Amino acid sequence: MTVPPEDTHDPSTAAYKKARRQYLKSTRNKDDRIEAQWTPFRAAEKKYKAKFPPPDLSDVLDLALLDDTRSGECKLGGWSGSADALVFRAVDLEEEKGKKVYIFPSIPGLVVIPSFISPDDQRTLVRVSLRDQAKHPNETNLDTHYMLPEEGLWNAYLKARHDGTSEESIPPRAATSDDQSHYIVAEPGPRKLISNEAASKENYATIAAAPALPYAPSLNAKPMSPTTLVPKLRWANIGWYYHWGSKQYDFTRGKIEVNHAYRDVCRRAVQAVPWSQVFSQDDLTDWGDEPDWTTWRDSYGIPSYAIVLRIYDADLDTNSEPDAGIVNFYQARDTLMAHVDRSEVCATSPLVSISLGCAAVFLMGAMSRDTKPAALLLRSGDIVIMSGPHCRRAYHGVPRILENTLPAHFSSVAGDDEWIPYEEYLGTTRVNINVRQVFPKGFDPGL
Ligand SMILES: O=C(O)CCC(=O)C(=O)O
Ligand SMILES: [Fe+2]
Repeated sequence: MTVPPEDTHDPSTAAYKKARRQYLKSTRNKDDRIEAQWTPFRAAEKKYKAKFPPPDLSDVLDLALLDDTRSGECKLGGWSGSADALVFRAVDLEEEKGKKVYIFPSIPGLVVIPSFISPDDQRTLVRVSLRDQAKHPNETNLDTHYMLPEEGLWNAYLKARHDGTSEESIPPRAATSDDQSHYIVAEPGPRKLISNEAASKENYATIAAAPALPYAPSLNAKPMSPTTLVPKLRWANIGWYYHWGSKQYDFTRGKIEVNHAYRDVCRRAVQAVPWSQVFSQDDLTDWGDEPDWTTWRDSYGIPSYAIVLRIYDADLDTNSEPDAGIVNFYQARDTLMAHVDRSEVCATSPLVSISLGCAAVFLMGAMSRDTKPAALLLRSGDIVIMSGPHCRRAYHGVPRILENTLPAHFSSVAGDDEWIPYEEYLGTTRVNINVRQVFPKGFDPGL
């Protein structure tokens, strides 16, 4: 497993000197005219991505600084932001006393609930993500190129660790050059962000009927051990199958139920937000047929069968079901470029994003890259909700995973040897569980 990178904040360390040498070499022929053309979003990405000098985070809102119980976390790796980098309003959570939800007047629909998930639940979500989610029938980035074992990559890795025997190689998919014409040829590495048309009720039928070529298996992939492949895991699909090549959902492959651990956290978070403080009755523009935020508290995440059987106390005919998403596994140098999640027909329902493991800088912009994005420091256990017509279709991205920021509650859990591989993996990893709803409440996709 990868060793955590050394801290580059301290000029006396070898890591600092090496980063400085690399920086001077790479900027020798720098062309300022290129920088002048960057959009404000691109400029922010470049700023936070920089390895040397380590970026100044004084413009990054770090809500953990407002919580005394997190002071240890805020020192990790020498990374801490600022408690007043953005104008916000703090409101008490409806269900969970003592916790606060943060709302931003400049970004309607963005909601942050710091430290919403308990350390125990954080560990459970990490286990579920590696052990259960990153495996068949859910697609991962590695499935294109490798015949992953039925038990899943992580479980094969754990077995090899436990048995101490030499690991069985995972074979590449047998590909021939002839195959390449039947596929989209993908570069290995992080997911590619292709611009697509925003889905809507009106164009849903056309988009759903469009053929989608699968990605081509690499011709160069060599057999690899689970230990070598685990750090190359980048994403695992949740729910409806999503086709990354065309940036469309492929409904013909059926729907896989969203893991209950994910659904429960998302539902708890959406129910805890005082939505009438986030949206006002006066601002009903761009909501489509009706502003549905008034119904989220009662209807979000209630399983359909509970409504059919009328075993839920609210008077509901339909629910808002979180039914799709992705688990992102970021290694220390990974980034997620500015993008808009616009493949969901429902453009308002809460998208719930859960941060686990190492901390990250998250950029939240507006409908174009020309608006300077707000920067937030997201730490393990924090929840971000993107909701409403503006926030759900706004540019956002993750330009930086902050090295050496794994909180202490992931370190050697007393008496739990089974946890050790997770702890090692998380030392250089951030896990993000990103759950959405494809169809608006009451919409019949005809599937
Ligand atoms: O990692 C994050 O915090 C955001 C991920 C994201 O935006 C996405 O998966 O679409
Ligand atoms: Fe996104």
